[in-house]
Amino acid sequence: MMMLAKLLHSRGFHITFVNTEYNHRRLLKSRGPSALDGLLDFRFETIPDGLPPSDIDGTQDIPSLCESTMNTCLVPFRELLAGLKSSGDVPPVTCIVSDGVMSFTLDAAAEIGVPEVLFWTTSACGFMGYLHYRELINRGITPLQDAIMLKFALRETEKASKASAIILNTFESLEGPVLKAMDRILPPIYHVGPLCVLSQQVAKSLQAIMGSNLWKEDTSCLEWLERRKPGSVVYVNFGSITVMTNEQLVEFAWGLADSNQDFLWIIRPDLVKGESAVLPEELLWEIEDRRLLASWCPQEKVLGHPAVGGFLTHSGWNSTLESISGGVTMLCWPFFTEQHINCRSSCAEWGIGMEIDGDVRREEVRSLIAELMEGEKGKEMRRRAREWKERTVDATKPGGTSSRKLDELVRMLPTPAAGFAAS
Ligand SMILES: O=c1ccn([C@@H]2O[C@H](COP(=O)(O)OP(=O)(O)O[C@H]3O[C@H](CO)[C@@H](O)[C@H](O)[C@H]3O)[C@@H](O)[C@H]2O)c(=O)[nH]1
Repeated sequence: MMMLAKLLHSRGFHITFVNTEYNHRRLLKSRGPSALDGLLDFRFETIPDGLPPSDIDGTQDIPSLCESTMNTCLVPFRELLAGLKSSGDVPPVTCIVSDGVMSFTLDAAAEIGVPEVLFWTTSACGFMGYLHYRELINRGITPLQDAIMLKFALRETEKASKASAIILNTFESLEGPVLKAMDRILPPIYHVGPLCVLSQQVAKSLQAIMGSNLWKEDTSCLEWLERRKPGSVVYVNFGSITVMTNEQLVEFAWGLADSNQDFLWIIRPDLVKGESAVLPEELLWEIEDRRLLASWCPQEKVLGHPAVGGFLTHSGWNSTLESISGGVTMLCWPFFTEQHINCRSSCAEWGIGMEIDGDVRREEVRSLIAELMEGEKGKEMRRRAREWKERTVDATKPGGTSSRKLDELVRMLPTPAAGFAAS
């Protein structure tokens, strides 16, 4: 969302970026107290998420957060818009660009009479999956294990048809058939991905400020990578929400240790469910020279580093796209949401991934890493990954499919001269 906001800013829009109070505090903690001072024409505002106050430095409980934003956020968002209107020191709001899972903003946009564009940050195929939940229920094949999330996904996706347009972080040659199928059932789709590549069009000075890492980045891993041979390091990161048991963590650790490859492993403070991650002492000794452990890193830079030869990932969409953009092959261990779909696409459609069983075992981790880094299949996957990387460049260069879509989006939005986008 931050990358998209910066792209719109560089096309002349005044931006008001709306965070939840909780995330705003965490951004200030991880990036420093002046990190969100913004610019005169790129400002930050906050609304409460409706959950009880907490100063825990970790990801909130997702079902509780979804229910809370769905039921409580419209009122403070409406008040925020009214406050902006009366403040007089910002241009009038001419468009709302909102996260797809914040569909309460559609009601606010309708009330003040401006268009709203929804940005679904999932893969196109994952979003298409959500759009079919109703059909699964109708056919009686939904197990209904988590009624809150099912209700949430249904409501948010069904409201998507009320938006003026939908933005997706994908590109035509990657997900063409799904995008085509969506054209028939949804408002106009603007596929402007990978945003991590397209946003390189933004001025370097703006790229460098106002980041969105919720934990403090440890940049020493880049120096560590500098001392490693090209393509020799396995990079391990499960994104910002995935949790696992300590037994699973230990299986991954022994699998990595037994693979004899160097590895960089990001272990978030809240990665292990309800406890701290504990790795056996003897294992830590065994791998001492070959590993770097950290709690958060500048992932895009890591995936762009020549030393990285493979990525063990949870198949979150941003991680998948960043891996594709870096030309890096993947071992996929999907956890929830549309990650299973992304994993399937990486493995079966794009030929750049291999899946690890949900019930992870050290032997499988070891043998898949060996195949990925040294086997024939790994070699073929690297060839495909190089091709996909080139396609990300094609899509985002001037005249490329994603660049053209961004141009069209900017033309469709109310004029930048008086424009103002809130996300
Ligand atoms: O040490 C780290 C770890 C992650 N990241 C960044 O954090 C983002 C993680 O995003 P993603 O890979 O999409 O994972 P999640 O945070 O788990 O994403 C959630 O949201 C995605 C859509 O936006 C969905 O695809 C996922 O299923 C859902 O879990 C990426 O941009 C990473 O570069 C870092 O910068 N440093």
